[in-house]
Amino acid sequence: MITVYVGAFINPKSFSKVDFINHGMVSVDDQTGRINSVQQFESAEALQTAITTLSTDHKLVKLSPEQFLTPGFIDMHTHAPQYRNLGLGLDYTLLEWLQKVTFPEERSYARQPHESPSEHNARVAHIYGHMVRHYLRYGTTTCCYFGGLHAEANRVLVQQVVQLGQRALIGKTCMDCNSPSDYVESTADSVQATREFVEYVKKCDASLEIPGRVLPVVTPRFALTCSRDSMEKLAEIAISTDVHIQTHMSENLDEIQFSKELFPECHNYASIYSSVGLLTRKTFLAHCVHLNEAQRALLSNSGTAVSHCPTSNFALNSGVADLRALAAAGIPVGLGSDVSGGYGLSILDAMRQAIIASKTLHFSDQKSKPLTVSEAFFLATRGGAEALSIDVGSFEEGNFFDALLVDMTNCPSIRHQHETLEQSLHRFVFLGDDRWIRTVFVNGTALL
Ligand SMILES: Nc1nc2[nH]cnc2c(=O)[nH]1
Ligand SMILES: [Zn+2]
Repeated sequence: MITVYVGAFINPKSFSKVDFINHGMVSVDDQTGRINSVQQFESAEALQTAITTLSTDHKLVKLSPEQFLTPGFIDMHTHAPQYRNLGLGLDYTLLEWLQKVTFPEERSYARQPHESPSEHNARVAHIYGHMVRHYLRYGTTTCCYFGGLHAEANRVLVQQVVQLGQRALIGKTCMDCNSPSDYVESTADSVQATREFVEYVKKCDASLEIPGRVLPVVTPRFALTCSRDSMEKLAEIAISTDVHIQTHMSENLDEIQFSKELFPECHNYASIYSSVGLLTRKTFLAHCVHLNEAQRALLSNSGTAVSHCPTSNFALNSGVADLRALAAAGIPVGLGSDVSGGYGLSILDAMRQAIIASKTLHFSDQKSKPLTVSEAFFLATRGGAEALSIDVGSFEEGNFFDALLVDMTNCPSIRHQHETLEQSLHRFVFLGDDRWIRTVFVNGTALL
């Protein structure tokens, strides 16, 4: 069966270009979940004529004048076992926050002495099920999750994503040094558990009706909590199994200072990861707030991408990443919520914060141009998809239909009579929340 969506849609084309299509037609093959064709018409009449030529076995979905389609949002960086900590601990800065707030919470995903395996499973499934639904409700159709250290809880996360239909990249977090004695593992365990987790996720994905929706990610936490030996071995796993790599880099000045003490042989943070083989075309690094040109060149030359996490960078006082400098260096960039360094799941909010972050740079350097709404929208959609090399993020033939049906009926302002689609996008980005998102599609299936 082919489903044909008819009406207005917004299609990101590049960092500097978004297409606003008033009279469009997007055909989706329900079997593959992929877009068959994308057409645009000069007028409502021309669109109407095209509709009359469709064969009767097509299912037609006509959008109302208050509705438009956008690609689903892509969250390139978040932490599943920090979900319950949303909004907590944000008077701290990074290293103290990790020790006092974050590691204790992540540790609670171990099976407790009083719990049976099924009780533990049910407890974690309750939290992770809530979290995945919450992300979907806010329009995040693709989410890159850091799990925790505990294998069983990480498998539950995979099961929830499989069941609830989100597209996801999921990693088992690794840390084998400079960590609390009750939240650390041996190098051998980091490596073995990563191998097993990659295999587990690949197996779960292969059994999906449309495989390729749930992908494993090799996930060293960051250079401070991972030995050189472990990072080298994790990089080998990623190469030999052809999977993505995610980690953190250059988020906070104290973190950078500590990385210099741990790896005095390396010129800078990026060269630590480069020297252990962790910078690949499938690597994406969270934050990258404090980078110089040499580090940007290392990322760019290795094809490494960056997840920009402005909400977290403000909340933990980390600083402001120069998004434009990253993009100008040819580094693929997208957005991350970084829960719970970030206090919210919404990628709409991440867009707003990315725009505000760029304005703060502009205040101290007039030559640094603020991000536009269209650029922020690109980062949240096609930018993330390109950074992860996945077939989503825009309405193009062959892409999976991961999309949002936005309905402005609940727009809390008085709309102009002849409001343009571009103006509607601006309102959505600055005023929008979950109430504006009527339907969330992944692989052509309506999940909410
Ligand atoms: N924001 C953030 N930065 C980190 N660096 C290492 N671990 C973390 C984490 O959990 N959150
Ligand atoms: Zn993070």
